[in-house]
Amino acid sequence: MSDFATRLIAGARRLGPLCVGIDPHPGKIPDLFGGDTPDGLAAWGEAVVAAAADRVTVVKPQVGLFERHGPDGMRALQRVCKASKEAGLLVITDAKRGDIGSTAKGYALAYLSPTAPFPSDAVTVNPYMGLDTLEPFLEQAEANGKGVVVLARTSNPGSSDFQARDLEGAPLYARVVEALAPAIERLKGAEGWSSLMLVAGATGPDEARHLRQLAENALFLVPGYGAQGGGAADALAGFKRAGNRLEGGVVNASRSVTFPDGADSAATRTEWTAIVEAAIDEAQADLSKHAGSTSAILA
Ligand SMILES: O=c1ccn([C@@H]2O[C@H](COP(=O)(O)O)[C@@H](O)[C@H]2O)c(=O)[nH]1
Repeated sequence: MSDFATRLIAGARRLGPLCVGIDPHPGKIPDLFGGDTPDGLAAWGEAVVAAAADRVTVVKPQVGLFERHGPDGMRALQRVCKASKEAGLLVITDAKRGDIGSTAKGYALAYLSPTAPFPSDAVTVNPYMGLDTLEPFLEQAEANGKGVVVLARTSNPGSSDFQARDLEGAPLYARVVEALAPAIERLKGAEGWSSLMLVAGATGPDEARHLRQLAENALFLVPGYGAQGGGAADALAGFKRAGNRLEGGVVNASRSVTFPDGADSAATRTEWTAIVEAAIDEAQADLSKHAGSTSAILA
Protein backbone atom coordinates (compact mmCIF):
# COMPACT_ATOMS: atom_id res chain seq x y z
CA MET A 1 0.00 0.00 0.00
CA SER A 2 1.26 3.52 -0.79
CA ASP A 3 1.84 6.01 1.98
CA PHE A 4 -0.98 8.28 3.15
CA ALA A 5 0.53 11.47 1.70
CA THR A 6 0.89 9.91 -1.73
CA ARG A 7 -2.71 8.65 -1.67
CA LEU A 8 -3.97 12.06 -0.57
CA ILE A 9 -2.04 14.12 -3.10
CA ALA A 10 -2.96 11.74 -5.93
CA GLY A 11 -6.64 12.09 -5.03
CA ALA A 12 -6.41 15.87 -4.72
CA ARG A 13 -4.73 16.09 -8.14
CA ARG A 14 -7.52 13.99 -9.66
CA LEU A 15 -10.58 15.51 -8.00
CA GLY A 16 -9.46 18.79 -6.41
CA PRO A 17 -8.44 19.87 -2.91
CA LEU A 18 -11.82 19.82 -1.12
CA CYS A 19 -12.23 17.68 2.00
CA VAL A 20 -15.83 17.21 3.14
CA GLY A 21 -16.22 17.53 6.89
CA ILE A 22 -18.84 15.30 8.53
CA ASP A 23 -19.91 17.30 11.58
CA PRO A 24 -23.31 16.27 12.97
CA HIS A 25 -24.12 19.45 14.87
CA PRO A 26 -26.84 19.30 17.55
CA GLY A 27 -30.28 19.98 16.11
CA LYS A 28 -29.06 20.07 12.50
CA ILE A 29 -29.69 16.51 11.33
CA PRO A 30 -32.80 16.53 9.11
CA ASP A 31 -35.79 14.46 10.23
CA LEU A 32 -35.50 12.70 6.87
CA PHE A 33 -32.57 10.79 8.37
CA GLY A 34 -34.00 10.32 11.84
CA GLY A 35 -32.99 13.67 13.39
CA ASP A 36 -30.47 14.15 16.17
CA THR A 37 -30.29 10.53 17.33
CA PRO A 38 -27.44 8.02 16.97
CA ASP A 39 -29.24 6.31 14.07
CA GLY A 40 -29.97 9.72 12.55
CA LEU A 41 -26.28 10.65 12.74
CA ALA A 42 -25.27 7.38 11.10
CA ALA A 43 -27.87 7.61 8.31
CA TRP A 44 -27.08 11.27 7.64
CA GLY A 45 -23.32 10.61 7.76
CA GLU A 46 -23.67 7.72 5.34
CA ALA A 47 -25.71 9.96 3.02
CA VAL A 48 -22.96 12.62 3.17
CA VAL A 49 -20.42 9.91 2.34
CA ALA A 50 -22.49 8.80 -0.69
CA ALA A 51 -22.75 12.42 -1.86
CA ALA A 52 -19.01 13.00 -1.39
CA ALA A 53 -17.85 9.78 -3.08
CA ASP A 54 -16.25 10.47 -6.47
CA ARG A 55 -16.57 14.22 -5.84
CA VAL A 56 -13.75 14.51 -3.30
CA THR A 57 -10.89 12.31 -2.22
CA VAL A 58 -11.20 12.69 1.54
CA VAL A 59 -13.74 13.18 4.32
CA LYS A 60 -13.20 14.36 7.88
CA PRO A 61 -15.63 13.10 10.52
CA GLN A 62 -15.49 15.18 13.70
CA VAL A 63 -15.43 12.87 16.71
CA GLY A 64 -16.90 15.11 19.44
CA LEU A 65 -20.13 15.64 17.56
CA PHE A 66 -20.64 11.84 17.52
CA GLU A 67 -19.26 11.27 21.02
CA ARG A 68 -21.93 13.52 22.57
CA HIS A 69 -24.36 10.62 21.97
CA GLY A 70 -22.22 8.22 24.03
CA PRO A 71 -21.48 4.66 22.89
CA ASP A 72 -24.28 4.74 20.32
CA GLY A 73 -22.83 7.93 18.90
CA MET A 74 -19.42 6.27 18.62
CA ARG A 75 -21.08 3.34 16.82
CA ALA A 76 -22.52 5.91 14.41
CA LEU A 77 -18.99 7.29 13.89
CA GLN A 78 -17.79 3.75 13.23
CA ARG A 79 -20.50 3.28 10.59
CA VAL A 80 -19.49 6.53 8.91
CA CYS A 81 -15.78 5.62 8.90
CA LYS A 82 -16.55 2.18 7.48
CA ALA A 83 -18.95 3.56 4.84
CA SER A 84 -16.27 6.07 3.80
CA LYS A 85 -13.66 3.36 3.35
CA GLU A 86 -16.13 1.20 1.39
CA ALA A 87 -16.86 4.20 -0.86
CA GLY A 88 -13.15 4.55 -1.63
CA LEU A 89 -12.72 7.75 0.35
CA LEU A 90 -9.75 8.61 2.53
CA VAL A 91 -10.72 9.35 6.13
CA ILE A 92 -9.10 11.95 8.36
CA THR A 93 -10.72 11.42 11.73
CA ASP A 94 -10.77 14.69 13.62
CA ALA A 95 -10.22 13.56 17.20
CA LYS A 96 -7.55 16.09 18.27
CA ARG A 97 -5.94 13.59 20.61
CA GLY A 98 -2.94 14.15 22.90
CA ASP A 99 -1.72 12.27 25.97
CA ILE A 100 1.45 10.91 27.56
CA GLY A 101 3.15 8.44 25.24
CA SER A 102 2.17 5.25 27.06
CA THR A 103 -1.54 6.05 26.92
CA ALA A 104 -1.51 7.94 23.62
CA LYS A 105 -0.87 4.50 22.17
CA GLY A 106 -4.50 3.65 22.92
CA TYR A 107 -5.71 6.51 20.74
CA ALA A 108 -3.22 5.65 18.00
CA LEU A 109 -4.46 2.05 17.92
CA ALA A 110 -8.11 3.17 17.93
CA TYR A 111 -7.66 5.14 14.71
CA LEU A 112 -4.54 4.02 12.86
CA SER A 113 -3.95 0.32 13.51
CA PRO A 114 -4.92 -2.30 10.89
CA THR A 115 -7.75 -3.43 13.18
CA ALA A 116 -8.83 0.04 14.31
CA PRO A 117 -12.50 0.14 15.33
CA PHE A 118 -12.71 3.57 13.68
CA PRO A 119 -10.86 2.85 10.43
CA SER A 120 -9.05 6.01 9.42
CA ASP A 121 -6.26 7.02 7.10
CA ALA A 122 -5.15 9.77 9.46
CA VAL A 123 -6.07 11.30 12.79
CA THR A 124 -5.69 14.83 14.17
CA VAL A 125 -3.47 15.29 17.23
CA ASN A 126 -2.66 18.15 19.58
CA PRO A 127 1.13 18.54 20.03
CA TYR A 128 1.15 20.67 23.15
CA MET A 129 2.03 17.86 25.56
CA GLY A 130 5.31 17.36 23.71
CA LEU A 131 6.99 15.35 20.98
CA ASP A 132 6.96 12.10 22.98
CA THR A 133 3.15 12.17 22.90
CA LEU A 134 3.19 12.05 19.10
CA GLU A 135 5.45 9.01 18.92
CA PRO A 136 2.73 6.30 19.15
CA PHE A 137 0.87 7.98 16.28
CA LEU A 138 4.04 8.24 14.19
CA GLU A 139 4.79 4.55 14.80
CA GLN A 140 1.31 3.46 13.67
CA ALA A 141 1.53 5.79 10.66
CA GLU A 142 4.91 4.40 9.62
CA ALA A 143 3.86 0.79 10.10
CA ASN A 144 0.49 1.03 8.40
CA GLY A 145 0.79 3.72 5.71
CA LYS A 146 -1.29 6.19 7.73
CA GLY A 147 -1.07 9.90 8.48
CA VAL A 148 -0.82 12.13 11.54
CA VAL A 149 -2.32 15.61 11.37
CA VAL A 150 -0.77 17.98 13.90
CA LEU A 151 -2.42 21.24 14.98
CA ALA A 152 -0.05 24.03 13.95
CA ARG A 153 -1.96 27.26 13.42
CA THR A 154 -5.64 26.61 14.02
CA SER A 155 -8.55 28.51 12.47
CA ASN A 156 -10.48 29.56 15.58
CA PRO A 157 -10.62 33.17 16.86
CA GLY A 158 -8.54 32.28 19.93
CA SER A 159 -5.77 30.63 17.92
CA SER A 160 -3.43 33.54 18.69
CA ASP A 161 -3.96 33.31 22.46
CA PHE A 162 -1.12 30.82 22.77
CA GLN A 163 -0.02 29.83 19.25
CA ALA A 164 1.09 33.38 18.32
CA ARG A 165 2.95 34.02 21.60
CA ASP A 166 6.59 34.85 21.13
CA LEU A 167 9.03 32.12 22.07
CA GLU A 168 12.62 33.27 21.71
CA GLY A 169 11.91 35.45 18.69
CA ALA A 170 9.33 33.38 16.84
CA PRO A 171 5.68 32.52 17.38
CA LEU A 172 4.99 29.36 19.35
CA TYR A 173 3.33 27.67 16.34
CA ALA A 174 6.57 28.17 14.38
CA ARG A 175 8.63 26.67 17.21
CA VAL A 176 6.30 23.66 17.26
CA VAL A 177 6.70 23.13 13.54
CA GLU A 178 10.48 23.56 13.72
CA ALA A 179 10.53 20.83 16.36
CA LEU A 180 8.47 18.59 14.08
CA ALA A 181 11.05 18.72 11.26
CA PRO A 182 12.56 15.26 11.98
CA ALA A 183 9.11 13.68 12.16
CA ILE A 184 8.06 15.39 8.92
CA GLU A 185 11.17 13.97 7.26
CA ARG A 186 10.59 10.53 8.81
CA LEU A 187 7.11 10.27 7.27
CA LYS A 188 8.17 11.55 3.85
CA GLY A 189 6.56 9.38 1.18
CA ALA A 190 7.06 8.36 -2.41
CA GLU A 191 5.92 11.68 -3.88
CA GLY A 192 8.10 13.73 -1.55
CA TRP A 193 5.17 14.81 0.62
CA SER A 194 5.11 13.85 4.29
CA SER A 195 2.31 11.91 5.96
CA LEU A 196 2.77 14.25 8.89
CA MET A 197 0.23 16.93 7.95
CA LEU A 198 -0.14 20.31 9.59
CA VAL A 199 -3.37 22.13 10.38
CA ALA A 200 -3.05 25.60 8.86
CA GLY A 201 -6.31 27.54 9.12
CA ALA A 202 -7.71 29.51 6.18
CA THR A 203 -8.31 32.36 8.63
CA GLY A 204 -4.55 32.98 8.82
CA PRO A 205 -3.15 33.11 5.28
CA ASP A 206 0.02 34.92 6.37
CA GLU A 207 0.69 32.28 8.99
CA ALA A 208 0.04 29.56 6.40
CA ARG A 209 2.70 31.09 4.12
CA HIS A 210 5.05 31.19 7.10
CA LEU A 211 4.31 27.53 7.85
CA ARG A 212 5.08 26.61 4.26
CA GLN A 213 8.53 28.23 4.58
CA LEU A 214 9.13 26.17 7.71
CA ALA A 215 7.77 22.88 6.42
CA GLU A 216 8.22 22.56 2.69
CA ASN A 217 7.15 18.91 2.52
CA ALA A 218 4.25 18.86 4.94
CA LEU A 219 0.77 18.59 3.51
CA PHE A 220 -1.67 21.04 5.07
CA LEU A 221 -5.17 20.35 6.33
CA VAL A 222 -6.88 23.71 5.97
CA PRO A 223 -10.05 24.29 8.01
CA GLY A 224 -11.81 27.65 8.14
CA TYR A 225 -12.96 27.80 4.52
CA GLY A 226 -16.67 28.53 4.08
CA ALA A 227 -18.61 28.79 7.35
CA GLN A 228 -15.69 30.39 9.24
CA GLY A 229 -15.24 33.06 6.56
CA GLY A 230 -12.09 31.95 4.74
CA GLY A 231 -12.20 32.22 0.94
CA ALA A 232 -10.42 30.05 -1.61
CA ALA A 233 -7.40 32.35 -1.94
CA ASP A 234 -6.95 32.38 1.85
CA ALA A 235 -7.34 28.62 2.01
CA LEU A 236 -4.68 28.04 -0.64
CA ALA A 237 -2.19 30.60 0.71
CA GLY A 238 0.08 27.90 2.10
CA PHE A 239 0.00 25.70 -1.00
CA LYS A 240 2.94 25.71 -3.38
CA ARG A 241 3.42 25.85 -7.10
CA ALA A 242 3.48 22.53 -8.96
CA GLY A 243 3.74 23.33 -12.65
CA ASN A 244 0.83 25.66 -13.36
CA ARG A 245 -1.14 24.60 -10.31
CA LEU A 246 -1.07 24.99 -6.55
CA GLU A 247 -0.88 21.92 -4.39
CA GLY A 248 0.06 21.05 -0.86
CA GLY A 249 -2.90 19.71 1.03
CA VAL A 250 -6.65 19.67 1.31
CA VAL A 251 -9.19 22.30 2.33
CA ASN A 252 -11.97 21.25 4.68
CA ALA A 253 -15.55 22.48 4.49
CA SER A 254 -18.09 21.06 6.89
CA ARG A 255 -21.19 23.16 7.58
CA SER A 256 -21.12 25.06 4.27
CA VAL A 257 -21.40 21.86 2.21
CA THR A 258 -23.37 19.53 4.49
CA PHE A 259 -25.95 22.05 5.73
CA PRO A 260 -26.28 24.34 2.69
CA ASP A 261 -29.30 26.60 2.19
CA GLY A 262 -32.38 24.55 1.39
CA ALA A 263 -31.06 21.20 2.63
CA ASP A 264 -32.98 21.40 5.91
CA SER A 265 -36.29 21.88 4.09
CA ALA A 266 -35.73 19.14 1.49
CA ALA A 267 -38.87 16.99 1.27
CA THR A 268 -37.10 13.78 0.25
CA ARG A 269 -33.65 12.23 0.56
CA THR A 270 -33.32 12.54 -3.23
CA GLU A 271 -33.91 16.27 -3.02
CA TRP A 272 -31.51 16.58 -0.06
CA THR A 273 -28.84 14.66 -1.99
CA ALA A 274 -29.12 16.93 -5.03
CA ILE A 275 -28.72 20.04 -2.83
CA VAL A 276 -25.70 18.67 -0.94
CA GLU A 277 -24.02 17.34 -4.09
CA ALA A 278 -24.41 20.77 -5.69
CA ALA A 279 -22.84 22.45 -2.64
CA ILE A 280 -19.90 20.03 -2.72
CA ASP A 281 -19.44 20.58 -6.46
CA GLU A 282 -19.55 24.35 -6.00
CA ALA A 283 -16.90 24.35 -3.27
CA GLN A 284 -14.69 21.93 -5.19
CA ALA A 285 -14.98 24.09 -8.33
CA ASP A 286 -14.20 27.28 -6.37
CA LEU A 287 -11.05 25.77 -4.86
CA SER A 288 -9.96 24.07 -8.07
CA LYS A 289 -10.34 27.30 -10.03
CA HIS A 290 -8.10 29.12 -7.59
CA ALA A 291 -5.63 26.26 -7.41
CA GLY A 292 -5.26 26.37 -11.18
CA SER A 293 -5.16 30.12 -11.66
CA THR A 294 -2.00 32.13 -12.14
CA SER A 295 -3.35 34.98 -10.03
CA ALA A 296 -3.72 32.67 -7.05
CA ILE A 297 -0.20 31.38 -7.59
CA LEU A 298 1.25 34.88 -7.65
CA ALA A 299 -0.87 36.31 -4.83
O1 LIG B 1 -8.06 24.69 13.45
C1 LIG B 1 -9.03 23.97 13.27
C2 LIG B 1 -8.96 22.60 13.39
C3 LIG B 1 -10.07 21.86 13.12
N1 LIG B 1 -11.23 22.44 12.75
C4 LIG B 1 -12.36 21.55 12.45
O2 LIG B 1 -12.72 21.73 11.07
C5 LIG B 1 -14.13 21.74 10.93
C6 LIG B 1 -14.59 23.07 10.42
O3 LIG B 1 -15.98 23.08 10.22
P1 LIG B 1 -16.75 24.25 9.40
O4 LIG B 1 -18.18 23.91 9.56
O5 LIG B 1 -16.29 24.17 7.95
O6 LIG B 1 -16.38 25.53 10.03
C7 LIG B 1 -14.68 21.35 12.30
O7 LIG B 1 -14.79 19.96 12.36
C8 LIG B 1 -13.62 21.81 13.25
O8 LIG B 1 -13.58 21.08 14.45
C9 LIG B 1 -11.31 23.78 12.64
O9 LIG B 1 -12.36 24.37 12.29
N2 LIG B 1 -10.19 24.53 12.91
